[in-house]
Amino acid sequence: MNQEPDAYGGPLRRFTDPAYVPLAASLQEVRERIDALDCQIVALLAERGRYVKDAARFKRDSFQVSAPARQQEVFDKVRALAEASGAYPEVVEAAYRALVAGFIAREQQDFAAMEDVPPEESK
Ligand SMILES: C=C(O[C@@H]1C=C(C(=O)O)C=C[C@H]1O)C(=O)O
Repeated sequence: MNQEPDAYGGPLRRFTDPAYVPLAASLQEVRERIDALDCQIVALLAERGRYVKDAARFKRDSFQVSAPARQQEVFDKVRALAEASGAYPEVVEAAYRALVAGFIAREQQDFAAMEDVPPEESK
């Protein structure tokens, strides 16, 4: 029978590495820490999204919105950052691949709703 874990119970498993230092006293506390981090992550994603929207102002067409070389640069950069900071690189890269795909879809919509800057103003 499948049953959700008891968030308030004590540990049922332990790591065999003697150097492992537990971070929380209960699953409930773990989840509260995760919820607080999600709050910060979503706020940062909102800020990132505003910059992605602004990027559309500097682009000429749909290929430039997609900018595949820049995408690759971002994936390589976040993977390296993950490795350097102890995050799981494959998780970070997969998350960014999904995030950037979503941001590009929104940027494509924003781009389609924009108008060209007249040549005399785009110096
Ligand atoms: C923000 C840009 O537009 C798009 C979104 C990107 C992103 O979310 O990091 C990267 C490249 C583009 O696909 C950009 O060109 O820099």
